Amino acid sequence: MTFLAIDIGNTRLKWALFERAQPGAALLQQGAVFLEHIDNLAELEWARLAPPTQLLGTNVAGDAVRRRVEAQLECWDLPPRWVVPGLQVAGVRNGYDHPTRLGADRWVALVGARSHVVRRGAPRPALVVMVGTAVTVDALDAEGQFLGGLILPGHGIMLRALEAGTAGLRVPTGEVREFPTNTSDALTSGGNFAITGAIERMHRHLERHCGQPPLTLMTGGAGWKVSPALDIEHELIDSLIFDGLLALQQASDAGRPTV
Ligand SMILES: Nc1ncnc2c1ncn2[C@@H]1O[C@H](COP(=O)(O)OP(=O)(O)O)[C@@H](O)[C@H]1O
Ligand SMILES: CC(C)(COP(=O)(O)O)[C@@H](O)C(=O)NCCC(=O)O
Ligand SMILES: [K+]
Repeated sequence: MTFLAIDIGNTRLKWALFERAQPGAALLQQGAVFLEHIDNLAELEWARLAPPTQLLGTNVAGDAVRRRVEAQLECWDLPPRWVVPGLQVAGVRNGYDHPTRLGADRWVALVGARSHVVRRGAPRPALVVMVGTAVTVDALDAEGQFLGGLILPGHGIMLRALEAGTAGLRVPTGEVREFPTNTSDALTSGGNFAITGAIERMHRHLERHCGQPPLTLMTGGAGWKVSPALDIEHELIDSLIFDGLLALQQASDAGRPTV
């Protein structure tokens, strides 16, 4: 009963094969490919996998990308299932004005974060930070209510926007410094502090709202770049979306509809 979890972002597709669809299940294999290369998945990365028996994915990269991935999945007799954010699932309630318009990756990461909170004992709020193509900072209260969150450009998008919009900013990546004294360091530090500043701000909002500091969990391909500069106690959990997909699949197997 293996379970294939797929997370399609705007830059890369990440996948992980688990022994079963249960939080904490053994990870058998995983991989990540840039979207340019997804048309070779069946031929390359997935060619060596034993056919999975269950599949659940998130996609925020649009319908054309989804169809390309579905074409690759035809190598197995496995109908694709994609998460659509709903009103409530696996202990999380969706506070978005239009619940289905919330990014599926954000919804699933919230479910993953909630499962971490619950597993650790006393209920507490959670701040869920994803550093991918874009950065999202989402607030979950101690009861599992999604209060809302921020979307901001990721570091690459910030730099490209500055390059495109100015005459004099075409410089290689620099270092993060408190008082940058050259253009490269100024750009790198500006982007980094824009992101960490937003996280710290949202952390403050959530602590004030709930009267308790949140468990702060960070994930995403560029999380390791942001983590060292974040002055808040937090944990990097690369698998947060997969943890959410495992919890959702388990809920679905138990007869609680999720997609
Ligand atoms: N191997 C890598 N080395 C350095 N940075 C990476 C690597 N992979 C991803 N990144 C960074 O992570 C970002 C993409 O992360 P990812 O979580 O895959 O995004 P998305 O979910 O939006 O596709 C890239 O913009 C890049 O900054
Ligand atoms: C905010 C996002 C672009 C993040 O995408 P990513 O960085 O993971 O590629 C994605 O979650 C999305 O398209 N969301 C839909 C809009 C929303 O959440 O309000
Ligand atoms: K993502």
